[in-house]
Amino acid sequence: MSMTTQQSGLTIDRQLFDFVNMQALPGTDIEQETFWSGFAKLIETLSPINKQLLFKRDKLQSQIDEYHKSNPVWNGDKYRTFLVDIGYLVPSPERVSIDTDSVDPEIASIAGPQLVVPVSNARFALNAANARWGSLYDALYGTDVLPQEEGAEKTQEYNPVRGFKVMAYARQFLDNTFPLRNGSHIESTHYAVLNGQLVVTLNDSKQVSLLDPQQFVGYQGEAQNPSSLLLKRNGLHVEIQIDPHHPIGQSDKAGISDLILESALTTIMDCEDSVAAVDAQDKVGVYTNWLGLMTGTLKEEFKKEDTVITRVLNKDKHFVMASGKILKLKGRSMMFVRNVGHLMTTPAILDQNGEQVFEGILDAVITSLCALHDLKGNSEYRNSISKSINIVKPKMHGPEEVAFTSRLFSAVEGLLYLPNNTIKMGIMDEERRTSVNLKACIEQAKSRVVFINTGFLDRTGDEIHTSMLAGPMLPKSRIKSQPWISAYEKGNVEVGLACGFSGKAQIGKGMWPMPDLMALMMKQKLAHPESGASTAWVPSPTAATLHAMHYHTIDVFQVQAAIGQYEEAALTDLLTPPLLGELVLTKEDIQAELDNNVQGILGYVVRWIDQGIGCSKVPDINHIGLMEDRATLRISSQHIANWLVHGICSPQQVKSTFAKMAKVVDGQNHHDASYICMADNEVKLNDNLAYQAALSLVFEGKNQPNGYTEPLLHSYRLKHKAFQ
Ligand SMILES: CC(=O)SCCNC(=O)CCNC(=O)[C@H](O)C(C)(C)COP(=O)(O)OP(=O)(O)OC[C@H]1O[C@@H](n2cnc3c(N)ncnc32)[C@H](O)[C@@H]1OP(=O)(O)O
Ligand SMILES: O=CC(=O)O
Ligand SMILES: [Mg+2]
Repeated sequence: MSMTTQQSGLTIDRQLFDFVNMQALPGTDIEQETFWSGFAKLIETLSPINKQLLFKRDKLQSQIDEYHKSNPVWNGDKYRTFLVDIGYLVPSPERVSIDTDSVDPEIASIAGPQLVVPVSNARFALNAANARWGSLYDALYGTDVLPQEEGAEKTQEYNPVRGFKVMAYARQFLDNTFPLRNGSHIESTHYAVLNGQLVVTLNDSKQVSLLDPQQFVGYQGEAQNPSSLLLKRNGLHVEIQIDPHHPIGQSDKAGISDLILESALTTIMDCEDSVAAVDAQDKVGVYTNWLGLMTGTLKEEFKKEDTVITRVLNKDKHFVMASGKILKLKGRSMMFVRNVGHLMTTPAILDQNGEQVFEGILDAVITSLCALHDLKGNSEYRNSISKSINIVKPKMHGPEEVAFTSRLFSAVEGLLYLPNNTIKMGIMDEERRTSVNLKACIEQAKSRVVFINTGFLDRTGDEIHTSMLAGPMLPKSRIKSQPWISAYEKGNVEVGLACGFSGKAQIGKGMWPMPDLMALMMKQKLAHPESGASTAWVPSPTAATLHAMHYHTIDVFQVQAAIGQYEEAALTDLLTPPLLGELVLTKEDIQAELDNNVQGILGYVVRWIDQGIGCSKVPDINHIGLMEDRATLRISSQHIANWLVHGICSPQQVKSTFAKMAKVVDGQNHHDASYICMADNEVKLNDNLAYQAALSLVFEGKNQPNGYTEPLLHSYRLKHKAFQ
């Protein structure tokens, strides 16, 4: 620990202490003395319970390991009975009906994309907050949604041929989303507002209105020649921007220069799996950005293509409505904050016994304290219009852990003088013990819960770890198509609906982890709203704008109304691990799987340990850039650990794959001046901390708590920082 201070029996890192006293507390009407003594009490009361919960996780895992050792042949019924006996599977409550109060409309009643961003990166975080509105033209021009056909390539200089394809796509979108009574937007030459209605002039000079005139909401500029028109479908807005003098508008018959789509309705400011925060210094960095978002003062200056850009939060938007009244729309995404889970402790504060405090407890207190500025109106902007603090809690195992989070939030409300249930809970359904007991979990947070979300990446990691000794797992790509995952995804929606989520709380789906494959995303992610999910995760603002189109196509609330009851039979599938079984893998299959996993592990870990970057785009062996974070690392490392346990590959084979792939990863990073090569020579390679961390994640993977990567990542990153 660096410089510390003693307060109320706690030993607090000076940077954190100063941040709280000088930046977070002022403006909240809470005295320093009261805060620190209340915080100390909270730690004293809750830490032993947190410890007990972790002890139970370990106990259950060792019982499951023992079961598999004594029952090498899979027997679903016996296994299920065993899980009931050890208290892993608990009775499902008959009826649960959530009654969460003061839920923000972006969560409760509008369906749309959810963006996730590492809050440690101010440039990205501001960009994400501003991603409530995104340019469809930019999203189409810059991605593979439009193929790079000859002549229509994406070029540095604006390519008008590609530009025309963008315009054509956008006109088609308008036709599909806001059809005209007669004719098509493709033929439009002028848009105007007459008597409070949108009137579109077509090529043949005919004037037509919208098939559903209610879709027109408002405009900016002159009614006869508006600069912007606001339309709405399924609760989501689209702005048609018109500027005949704009370089793009000039080449459009109606002067349309862009379509701005309401995109990231909500954003998760992530303190967890996409950030690398291992000590007080890092935690203060993360909290400073979150505080800046809540006070509206966060600002980032950076250089892009020789231009200095200053990024701040966007202001609200104003339109004249048909009635002549002014409509104000939020310029920013509604921000959640994701805290860390219950596992890790932090050196930022030592408790009364000199032990590190649980990081999840620290996060709950400090991120809520920062959000208090939003509730108190200390910002020019408003994040939660319902005066709630929306916290996403990841990696909880079962109902007791949800109950503990609720208790923690209650204690934080006491500390910050907030009304009960001000702090809302987003439950990540991403650990197996939560999926199989989901209804009971929701019951424990029935007055706080604002979302359930299938974090299928962590969930896959936990699937592998929990059944580590049941047998070797299928290759990673095949795990995705096994019955357990469809039972999990479907069950999550059905249980959420059975608990009354529709119109009250989000049912969310997981991340699109291939940030460059937007055409594929457009094909596949439609399935999320089609399945009844009111939101789904996207990795970037561009992806948010594109995915938003899916929610115009599908009315999620209508889909939800038609979804049936959760079927108990699905539990059998949910409990059946994705084992290799009779499938025989060739030597080549095995090596390809190892190459792919090791490349991903090394590519991610080297940036985590050496540069403190918690989320990276790393190419797989087919050169597709994949979003890697701690959850994807958990899958890859647990997968190899599992194959080692069952002799599918040998330790030597794994080691030589690592050595081979270190060179590949070095090559992939050659453009990065701050990158430290791992594989210049063998001695250097074995001394390299990032390389050692990557090896440990695999070779010690079997014994990591629930297969998590945090303990090893933190420990190696701290070693790296100590050398700097
Ligand atoms: C399992 C889970 O827990 S998933 C949740 C955790 N994962 C995440 O949060 C993913 C967040 N996404 C990211 O961090 C990034 O998109 C990555 C790492 C995947 C790719 O990053 P890069 O390679 O830098 O992206 P790329 O070069 O294509 O784009 C960078 C631009 O996009 C923006 N951008 C990219 N991702 C985001 C984002 N999530 N939010 C806001 N802006 C973003 C950047 O601000 C930058 O634009 P700028 O130059 O105007 O600032
Ligand atoms: O947090 C998300 C996940 O998939 O894990
Ligand atoms: Mg996760």
